[in-house]
Amino acid sequence: MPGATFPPFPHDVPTQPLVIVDYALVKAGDQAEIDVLWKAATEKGFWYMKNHGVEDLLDPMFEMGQETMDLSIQAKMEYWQGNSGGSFGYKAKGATTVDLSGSKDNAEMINVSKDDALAYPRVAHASYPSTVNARMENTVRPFVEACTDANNTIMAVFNAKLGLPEGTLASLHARDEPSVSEARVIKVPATPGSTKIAVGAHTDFGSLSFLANRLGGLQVLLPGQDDWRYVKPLPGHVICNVGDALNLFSGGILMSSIHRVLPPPLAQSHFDRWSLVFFTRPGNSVHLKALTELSPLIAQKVAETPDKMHDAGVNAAQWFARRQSKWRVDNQKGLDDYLASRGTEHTQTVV
Ligand SMILES: O=C(O)CCC(=O)C(=O)O
Ligand SMILES: [Fe+2]
Repeated sequence: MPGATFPPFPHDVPTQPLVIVDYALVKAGDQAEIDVLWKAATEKGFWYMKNHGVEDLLDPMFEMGQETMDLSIQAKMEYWQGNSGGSFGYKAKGATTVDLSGSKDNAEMINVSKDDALAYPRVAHASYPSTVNARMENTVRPFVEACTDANNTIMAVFNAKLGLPEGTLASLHARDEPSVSEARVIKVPATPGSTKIAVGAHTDFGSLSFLANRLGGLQVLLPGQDDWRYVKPLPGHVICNVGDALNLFSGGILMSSIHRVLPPPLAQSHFDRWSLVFFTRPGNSVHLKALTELSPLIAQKVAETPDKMHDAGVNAAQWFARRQSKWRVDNQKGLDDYLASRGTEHTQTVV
């Protein structure tokens, strides 16, 4: 699959344009580019990014994912994530629901903890299939390091724009504090002509997501929109989005937007869909609430939006485990469980 050629993304499906942020310029402190990033993060919560420094690590990560998915189901299930809120390891198709009527997902995935990748061969949280271990030091760890750098650079920009004391967001995402930050490879097997949802509508749980797509299928429902639109994959670019933790820390200034995955559109639906994500999430012990005491801007936003939830009442680890466990078919008893799994934003529309 790496290096494979696919039919082009079709012209005649509803597509959401997103701005392209030049990461190299952001990193160099270019104010105009920082303003482009800030506008995207606060208005849409999604943007493309180029010159991100992870280009050479994407194919090896996809290869790791393919080698892993090619293992037998028994070999993969030895590393099953379980139903109790854990996320590291393997998830088979059909373990989660994608809609209120209980339809099941069509996405197989392997998640590798950032802490495990950095600590390897020491085990911080979990062990992984041989196909992951074989590439842990030469592929997974460099990928995790590069994505962490990129996400930390973006968070430093947000920190300044939010008027937070220097280093605040960095300290909430400290490298050495255990977290549920992770790398993920997803396979959605080809289902020619199908438009059945493969990954249900959700907002991301963590702070920042860094996503590489080759085929279409990702759809967004941005604020103020009432129709789902595809995000067209652009060669050489990644797609970045804000998650619920940054939405909460910022009192809602940073936008965590709803998205889902459908099979790739039209001619692309004849191919397996592979995607690759790195999720930066806060340290496990970090309390998830608006940082009102640290920023007048955040305090003002919170005062203006009293109906919004500004304190999750739990730390990042508890928040994540609750959301993750409610995704599971086995844990969904009704509407409340379904909604609790989906996200902080616009929950009334995530059905
Ligand atoms: O596969 C994709 O394009 C998106 C996956 C996603 O939204 C997720 O894993 O949270
Ligand atoms: Fe997501």
